[in-house]
Amino acid sequence: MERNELYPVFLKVNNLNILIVGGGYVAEEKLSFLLKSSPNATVEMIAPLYREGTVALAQKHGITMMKGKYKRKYLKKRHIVIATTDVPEINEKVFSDCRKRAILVNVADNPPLCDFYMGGIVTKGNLKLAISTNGKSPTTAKRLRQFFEEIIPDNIDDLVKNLNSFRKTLKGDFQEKVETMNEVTKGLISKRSSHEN
Ligand SMILES: C[C@@]1(CC(=O)O)C2=NC(=C\c3[nH]c(c(CCC(=O)O)c3CC(=O)O)Cc3[nH]c(c(CC(=O)O)c3CCC(=O)O)/C=C3\N/C(=C\2)[C@@H](CCC(=O)O)[C@]3(C)CC(=O)O)/[C@H]1CCC(=O)O
Ligand SMILES: NC(=O)c1ccc[n+]([C@@H]2O[C@H](COP(=O)([O-])OP(=O)(O)OC[C@H]3O[C@@H](n4cnc5c(N)ncnc54)[C@H](O)[C@@H]3O)[C@@H](O)[C@H]2O)c1
Repeated sequence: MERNELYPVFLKVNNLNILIVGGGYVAEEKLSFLLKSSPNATVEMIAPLYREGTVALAQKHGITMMKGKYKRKYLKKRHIVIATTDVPEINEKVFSDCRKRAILVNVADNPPLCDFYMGGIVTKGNLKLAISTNGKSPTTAKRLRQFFEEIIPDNIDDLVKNLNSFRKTLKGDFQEKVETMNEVTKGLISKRSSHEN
């Protein structure tokens, strides 16, 4: 069986500088999922023209929309760039410019030109789940996101917060804490595999 070898990370996007190139439908879709998960993400956009929906969303979240064609200078101080233009050559240029500068780049909907993929994301309080199909089926990622949004109870966050408070009451060294935390939570998992706590 093929295996997804991507490594998921949970980025503090309010500390990072993100640039979206383009301001059309695809830009709006990528921006809306980014902001749904991370409403305080630091994002700037560059495009000659912005569609109405993109403008409304960007304004609501205080996102700067710069007006103009993409130029290399816009990459200055960026950590992450998402290219969404309708001009393949521009998207390819953004990709290669970013590569030269070791900036992480995603050309939306274009797997070969992505250092990372955007995922399906479920957020319940402090809990976050990220879903990827290895770029094979965004529709599956979306359906799974909807499935988990529905079946994971909203009060799962109570469990997270209670265990966080409980851990703070524990005395002892790190190893003793690990053991206690595993002991009190083992009932959550009915069947334990031989190599996992
Ligand atoms: C998860 C999600 C996150 C987000 O967008 O933030 C996301 N795409 C979403 C929706 C979606 N996108 C498209 C459709 C129509 C389906 C169809 O046409 O088949 C739908 C479904 C719908 O809208 O119903 C079009 C599309 N997308 C890609 C291709 C190219 C290809 O498949 O080869 C094409 C065809 C373009 C064309 O034919 O021209 C590629 C990518 N899309 C990814 C992410 C990355 C892989 C993630 C993974 O590993 O699974 C990857 C590789 C790169 C990237 O863009 O990061 C978001 C759902 C969020 C949610 O609902 O929660
Ligand atoms: N709309 C969709 O749902 C969809 C789905 C899959 C793939 N695509 C593909 O994705 C691409 C983008 O689609 P879209 O619907 O967002 O197009 P769009 O026309 O809505 O938006 C294109 C954006 O790119 C900007 N742009 C053009 N040249 C630029 C430049 N030199 N520098 C910066 N920005 C520039 C435009 O100003 C505009 O804001 C297209 O190639 C399309 O075929 C679209």
